[in-house]
Amino acid sequence: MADVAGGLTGPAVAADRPVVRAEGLTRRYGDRTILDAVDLEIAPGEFVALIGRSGSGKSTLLRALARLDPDVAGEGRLEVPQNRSVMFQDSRLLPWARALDNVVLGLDAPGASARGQAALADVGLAGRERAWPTALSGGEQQRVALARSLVREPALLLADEPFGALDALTRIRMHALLVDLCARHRPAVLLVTHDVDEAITLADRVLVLDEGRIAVDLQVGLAKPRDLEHPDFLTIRRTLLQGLGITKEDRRDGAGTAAP
Ligand SMILES: Nc1ncnc2c1ncn2[C@@H]1O[C@H](COP(=O)(O)OP(=O)(O)OP(=O)(O)O)[C@@H](O)[C@H]1O
Repeated sequence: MADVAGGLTGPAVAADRPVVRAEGLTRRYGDRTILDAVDLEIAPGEFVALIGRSGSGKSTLLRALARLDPDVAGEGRLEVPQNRSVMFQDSRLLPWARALDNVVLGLDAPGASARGQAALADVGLAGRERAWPTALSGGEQQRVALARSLVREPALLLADEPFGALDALTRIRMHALLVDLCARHRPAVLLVTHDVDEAITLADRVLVLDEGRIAVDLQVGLAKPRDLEHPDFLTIRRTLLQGLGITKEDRRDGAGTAAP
């Protein structure tokens, strides 16, 4: 967020220590093993996208990292920062609170209101502080949710399909906004997405979850903003689609670049 009201600082984490360190994370539902001893490290400021087939356990892993799932084995060895934010596809705003109040609710910090205003300005909603959620479009509501996530200057942002319900144009705008905000605030990010192109557009590193394990761990290494037509982009896309088990025939059948 912009430097206001005494200045906002970046996330307080040591630069050389991983922000996330998971070792042997395991989650079973009955006799089904959804996460099978997953190891994962995320560095400060690193943007990681997590893709995988439907039902592969992406949300399960995200919930485990958010410490929202008490039944995960290996949680004792899980290190995640206290200062983390979670954002979902349907990040409902509180209907009885105006936009600014939604952003700063629970934010117990000096200058909270000014920080909230700056956060709303950052997501392009200056002047909409007093709007009720019902008066905001779906994209605007997600922008308020993004402001709410980032106003706390989290060391870690966990986002589960945050753009899944948005139309294509709004999605592209949100991508640009997120890239810009992450470059400025440098939270580590774990983004769950179905969309391979979204993953490559946004992330420094893309993981493919398959059979309870991280089957592919790929550094993207392309300058931002990324060009979807660039040959290196296409090579990475091909590798990831292979990792997802999507064949050329599947794509001809209309599977596109979204994971099935
Ligand atoms: N509470 C639950 N009880 C039983 N099974 C569950 C429960 N929650 C999730 N699962 C199962 O765990 C598996 C992984 O679910 P999860 O939501 O993590 O997948 P996902 O990769 O995020 O899927 P999608 O991309 O479709 O959202 C699924 O097969 C799901 O049915």
